[in-house]
Amino acid sequence: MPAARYAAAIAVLDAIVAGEPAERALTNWGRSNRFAGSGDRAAVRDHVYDVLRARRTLAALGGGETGRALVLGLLRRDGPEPATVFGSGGHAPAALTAEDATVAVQDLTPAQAANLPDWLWPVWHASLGTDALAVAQVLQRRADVFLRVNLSRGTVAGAQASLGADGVATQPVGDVATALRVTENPRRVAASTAYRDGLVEVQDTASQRMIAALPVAPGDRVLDYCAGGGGKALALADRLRGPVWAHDIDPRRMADIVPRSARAGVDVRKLTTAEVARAAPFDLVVCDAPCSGSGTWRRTPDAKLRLTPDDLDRLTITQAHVIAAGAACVAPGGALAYATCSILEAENDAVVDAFLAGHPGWRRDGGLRLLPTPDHDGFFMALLRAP
Ligand SMILES: C[S@@+](CC[C@H](N)C(=O)[O-])C[C@H]1O[C@@H](n2cnc3c(N)ncnc32)[C@H](O)[C@@H]1O
Repeated sequence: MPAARYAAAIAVLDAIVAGEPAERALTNWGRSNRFAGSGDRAAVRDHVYDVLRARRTLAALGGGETGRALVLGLLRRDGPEPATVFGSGGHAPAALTAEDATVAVQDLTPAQAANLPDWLWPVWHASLGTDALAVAQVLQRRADVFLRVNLSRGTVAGAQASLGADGVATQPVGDVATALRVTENPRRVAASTAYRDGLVEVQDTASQRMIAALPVAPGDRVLDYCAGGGGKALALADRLRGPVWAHDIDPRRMADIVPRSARAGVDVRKLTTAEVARAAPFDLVVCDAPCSGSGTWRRTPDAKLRLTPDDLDRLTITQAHVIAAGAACVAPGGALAYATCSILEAENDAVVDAFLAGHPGWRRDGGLRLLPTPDHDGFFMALLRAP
């Protein structure tokens, strides 16, 4: 019954507000409500995450930071009419009272409506101008799961058939040749044969578009300077059909690269920081810099509420370091791709412009700029050409 699902979401949200991690609160609820069917569990989970993605906005709309106020805010934003849920009998939440605030969408401050901390709204607005509120609202909505088909292992049609046999329905994404959108059972991907055999990886279409836009030709020497878990390095190695070198300042983050590339049948070779200097120069260096992740905040709902001005300052200092260190590894006439999954000016154009101002002879040679939409996360990439 729909109203009972909202009541369950209120109980789970109360636990989260009290400090419990979201997944644990949902598991505990599931354990103490063993009668709940899979439809109920999925609906409660969706309500909880719908709230967490817009927590500040919904707290303002519902009049507080309790599970009840947050769900009231959710209903005020998305419907159905709160009075049809609260006090509707059975296991429904208790009826609305005079104490329940009557806040309307138009009463919110811009930062509340955007679900951003107060300090971030002016920074956000300066970066996004007239799109600022609409983009912030896109980030309050659920994001689809996208897969990258690893063409070193098979075809898009083959991947769809294999996933389908495991109950995972997918659709190709028009203009991204390697991408599939998961339309049913995303939680079954990790156990699927296609995933276990390296035929698909979970990767947003923004990253896949970036890989497709890189200027590489067979035989090029390519370095992923901030390789992390290797998402981009694996995709690049698949596109190149040749080796890609991977480096990260924190080698522990690359722990999975070797098993992942073996599974995918691609050639990714790890380098330590000392080894990078000896292996340089490269025709292309990719710097997928650490960033606020502001283009992906649909997937990490509380990150935007935790980000501080000091965090942003520290990130831009690291970004300036990373772009310069990556550039030092580029061969004469070669390319540097500076990328972030942020849509904040300070982490993107400002970093690139400062680099160009301090490195005569380098020039900008295109790139990619994506605002988040239902089809992809937000993303930024600047291609720079070495003298
Ligand atoms: C956005 S993540 C990389 C994600 C990865 N490219 C992928 O597609 O899965 C950024 C990475 O940069 C690394 N990093 C931070 N500072 C660095 C530095 N000064 N030099 C190299 N890597 C750095 C971090 O450890 C982190 O793994």
